[in-house]
Amino acid sequence: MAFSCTLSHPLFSKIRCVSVSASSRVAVAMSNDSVAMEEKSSKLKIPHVLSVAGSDSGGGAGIQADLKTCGARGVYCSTVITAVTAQNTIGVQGVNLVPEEFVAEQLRSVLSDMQVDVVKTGMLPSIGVVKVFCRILKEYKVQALVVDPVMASTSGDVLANSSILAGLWEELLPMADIVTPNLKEASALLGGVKLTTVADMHSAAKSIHDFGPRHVLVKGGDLPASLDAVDVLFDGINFHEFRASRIQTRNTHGTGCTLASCIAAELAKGSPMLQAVQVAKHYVETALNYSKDITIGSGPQGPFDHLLKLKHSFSSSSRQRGFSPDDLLLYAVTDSGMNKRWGRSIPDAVKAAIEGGATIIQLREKEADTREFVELAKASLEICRSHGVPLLINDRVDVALASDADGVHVGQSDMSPRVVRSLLGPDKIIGVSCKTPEQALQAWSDTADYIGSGGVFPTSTKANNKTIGLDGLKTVCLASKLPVVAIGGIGIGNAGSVMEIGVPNLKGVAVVSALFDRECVTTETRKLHSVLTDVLSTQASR
Ligand SMILES: Nc1ncnc2c1ncn2[C@@H]1O[C@H](COP(=O)(O)OP(=O)(O)OP(=O)(O)O)[C@@H](O)[C@H]1O
Ligand SMILES: Cc1ncc(CO)c(N)n1
Ligand SMILES: [Mg+2]
Repeated sequence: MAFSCTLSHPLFSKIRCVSVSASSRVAVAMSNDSVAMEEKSSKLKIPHVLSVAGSDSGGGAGIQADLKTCGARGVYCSTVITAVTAQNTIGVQGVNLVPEEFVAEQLRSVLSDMQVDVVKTGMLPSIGVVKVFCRILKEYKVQALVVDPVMASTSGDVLANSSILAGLWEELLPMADIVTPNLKEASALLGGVKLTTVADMHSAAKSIHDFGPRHVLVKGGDLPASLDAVDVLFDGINFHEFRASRIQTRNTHGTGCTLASCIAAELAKGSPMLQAVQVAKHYVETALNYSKDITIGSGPQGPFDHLLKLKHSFSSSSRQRGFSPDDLLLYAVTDSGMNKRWGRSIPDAVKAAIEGGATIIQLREKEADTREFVELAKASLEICRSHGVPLLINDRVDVALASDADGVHVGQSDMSPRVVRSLLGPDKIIGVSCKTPEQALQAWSDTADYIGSGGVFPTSTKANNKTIGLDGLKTVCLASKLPVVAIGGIGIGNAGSVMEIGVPNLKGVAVVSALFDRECVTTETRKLHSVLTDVLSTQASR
């Protein structure tokens, strides 16, 4: 017996039904015992999101965005397909609805068998699907429900008819822990009210909250003439604004789906709502920033790469694992003059620092000629690789490329980090020296991985270096979207005071003479390492 349905609503000119005949369906019988055994035997519970959404053939939104986002956030994602769309960077060419009965069957297949923590809805294309979804969800216990009230694609094409609004109001929104309308969707939910300012977003969030969702997040990706990308969250009592710099890019297709599925992923991992939204906002911003130069499709609205940052941290060409901000804890910067004075080679100095607990090494050789610098880098890299410690080269991108070092650290007058990124690729580590908040934001925009900020205290290691002090360091850290390592005149006596300025993204200290202008590098490094780890454990116990 074949299912088929016709939709007369004029909005559905492109929408056709997909027919699912009983014979074409392959019944997959799985004995409950084997499933039960499988679940009992496995101890590891992975956070689980069920995405109930439409398929986006272009791969940038809908189900595809949800799967990639959950993957990027380390969460398992199962799927219920509500529609299959033919769409690309130009728009939506066609939509085939999955019959309500088959949406119900997919829902039961997943919810009856798997421990779903959070359900996220995207495209629910008809009032019938909304009703089926609400009825079945009530039969199962999940932690949270995230509703992204998809009504139109970024290209403006309709993905759900206006009758769905009634379904949202009456049935779905009262069940939602959070609903995430964009400006058009918020306006539609409120009968077409104009929303053009942040203040309008506040009142819209409050009005939509009256329909019953516990939280409302009105997304401002399309806020006209706004320098920032602002979202407004209302929890029934307080408003919270989430601001990100507006990334100048055509690659914003699927940002809303991604934000909602990232919120669902963070909730599934146990985060409270406010933190989940914060993490999701940062994830979208980071993914957009990393993707702004990619080109997929010829239309006005391109997709972005949800996994670019992830690829960067699981590179095969350099170290076993990618960069982690924790690598910045004890950052040893070599100095050939000092090491010559103490009669040790650079590789010896590198080995001694690593044995003392250095977590990252930077070769800073202003005098060495290129051939010598490449040889030093290769010898040092062998030592670093054997200990799993990243090796960065100061300024010299050519030496980093020739030696396959793990990355480069550049100053404000060196090659732009964005050009360095284009030469080294997404797998390598790029650090930038920054004295001001503006420089810190620019470094993030240029896809750097961390910033070095200082000089914190006066230092003889670097001539004419303006010191910024602990206050200046704190100002830069608070503005930075990247992890920070402090540098300049830091040693055993003041490293504790640096780490205790109380900013979470200050991840460590970079030192030169405190290690290398001393008789025993390993001993000095050990002493500094214990100062730093004592500070970290005290902070962790607070
Ligand atoms: N150019 C941009 N730069 C930074 N953040 C952006 C940009 N565009 C959108 N965002 C952010 O992306 C998230 C999604 O908002 P948006 O208004 O794009 O949702 P949407 O229209 O539902 O997206 P889509 O329908 O394409 O999935 C919000 O956090 C928003 O602030
Ligand atoms: C299938 C699907 N869901 C959601 C969106 C929102 O952009 C889209 N474009 N396509
Ligand atoms: Mg959307």
